[in-house]
Amino acid sequence: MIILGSRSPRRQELLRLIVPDFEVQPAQIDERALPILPAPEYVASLAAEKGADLAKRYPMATIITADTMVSYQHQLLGKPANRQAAFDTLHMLSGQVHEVYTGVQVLQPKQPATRAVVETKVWFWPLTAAEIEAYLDTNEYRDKAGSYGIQGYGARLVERIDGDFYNVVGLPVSTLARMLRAN
Ligand SMILES: Cc1cn([C@H]2C[C@H](O)[C@@H](COP(=O)(O)OP(=O)(O)OP(=O)(O)O)O2)c(=O)[nH]c1=O
Repeated sequence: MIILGSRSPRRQELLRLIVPDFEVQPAQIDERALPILPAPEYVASLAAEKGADLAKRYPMATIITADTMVSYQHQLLGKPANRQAAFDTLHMLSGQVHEVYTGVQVLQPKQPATRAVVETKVWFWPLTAAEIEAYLDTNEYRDKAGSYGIQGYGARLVERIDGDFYNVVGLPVSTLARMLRAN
């Protein structure tokens, strides 16, 4: 049995591209309990924490977990607390390049975990305040690391990327496919 330890509908959709059959069981962890770490280490340890929580409940399963963070000049940008925080984040990212990191882990019974952290660089167009407000009106910023979704209306904020598009959405599909193949 394969379990995706995520409540994110985007991760469920992306995993379906490479795994035909799996169950969804969100992990229950307190993200605030984690120490402040650089983004790559942070997403790796979050993916590990989520996996460890599920392994306690499903010791016989293959467990896939992930976490996504946006990093701008070494500042970690998670989900915005409210619209104002989302505005401030998008204003800061306007005309700049930032990094999106997703940590992904595969845990199998009686085997060491395999883990990867994948980086995608994202260049934003210079955005006017009116453009940012118009984007916030879509409500898409809610529940998204970095306050945008590249797969939706957020596509218009992005000039270009370097790396895996799916990694920005929340799951580095091609890296994960290789991890599963190696297992
Ligand atoms: C930057 C960006 C983030 N995101 C999303 C992906 C993640 O779902 C979310 C980051 O939050 P996460 O904490 O990684 O994941 P989650 O809380 O949604 O789900 P779970 O912890 O149960 O696995 O931001 C997009 O959908 N598009 C984007 O362009």
